[in-house]
Amino acid sequence: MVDPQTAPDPDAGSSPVTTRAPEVALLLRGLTKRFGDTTAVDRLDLDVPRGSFYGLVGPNGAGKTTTLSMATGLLRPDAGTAHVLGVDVWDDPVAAKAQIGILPDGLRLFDRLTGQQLVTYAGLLRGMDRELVAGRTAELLAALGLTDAGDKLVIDYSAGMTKKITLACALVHAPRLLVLDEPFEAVDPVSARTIRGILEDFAANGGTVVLSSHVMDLVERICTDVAIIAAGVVRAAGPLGEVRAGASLEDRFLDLVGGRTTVEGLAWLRTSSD
Ligand SMILES: Nc1ncnc2c1ncn2[C@@H]1O[C@H](COP(=O)(O)OP(=O)(O)OP(=O)(O)O)[C@@H](O)[C@H]1O
Repeated sequence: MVDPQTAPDPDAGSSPVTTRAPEVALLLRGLTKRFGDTTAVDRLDLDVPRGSFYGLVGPNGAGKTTTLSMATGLLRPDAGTAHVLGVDVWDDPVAAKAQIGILPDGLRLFDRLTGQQLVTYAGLLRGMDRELVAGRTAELLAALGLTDAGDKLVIDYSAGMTKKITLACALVHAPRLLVLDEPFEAVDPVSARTIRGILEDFAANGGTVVLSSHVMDLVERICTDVAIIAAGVVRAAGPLGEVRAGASLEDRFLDLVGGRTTVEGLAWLRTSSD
């Protein structure tokens, strides 16, 4: 691992960072991505403190998935940099990816494998010892309530089970940074509580969690820090209390994003008009 204390500062050419980097698990500077005429992410800056539980919220199409994909080496930015624990994700993807566990949104899985085989494959791909992988796979399946489904093909899993097995794949190599796109989507309340427990324990022990979610209540309950993103730009970011500024996160979100609309029309939907 590159020592974050001497990691290059993307803002300062080749001079070493002496103050900021050590406490930052994920450092994004000027990240930009265009798809044709659409600027999905626009010179985005973000500092995710080490040990934080960081929530990324924003309306549909705000650029959350695109940002997380660029931050984790899945999508090459048009401009800007991403550093994970001081390692430049795009200059040294192998070292950076060794630190990261990713739960991507909508990425194809090798779903003709069983759940147990899929997690094993993820561990072996990370260069882990077969015996260690076997032990951790069994523990992860048990923790996520998937032991009985371990021999079932992933293609036959429900959406929630698929989410959980993908999370197991993200955890098996004991990463230092977890980047999770909508980790609680389609997950039942019991499993959500289990996942939350695993993630809180991870963060309490020095790991860092970055997650995107549309569920404001959940972000408010579990995240220490939050960034509100709209149209590819960070509108507010920092400790949850500071971003909320005395209001609920949902109200702050609606104020910043400008999403309050009055529903007019659709009179044909009102059954009382029959
Ligand atoms: N592969 C792609 N090709 C073209 N446009 C894309 C592509 N991926 C994303 N976009 C566009 O980039 C913008 C940001 O999309 P992105 O998926 O990052 O948003 P999001 O915040 O994750 O949205 P959601 O909350 O709905 O998942 C959108 O306008 C989207 O249409």
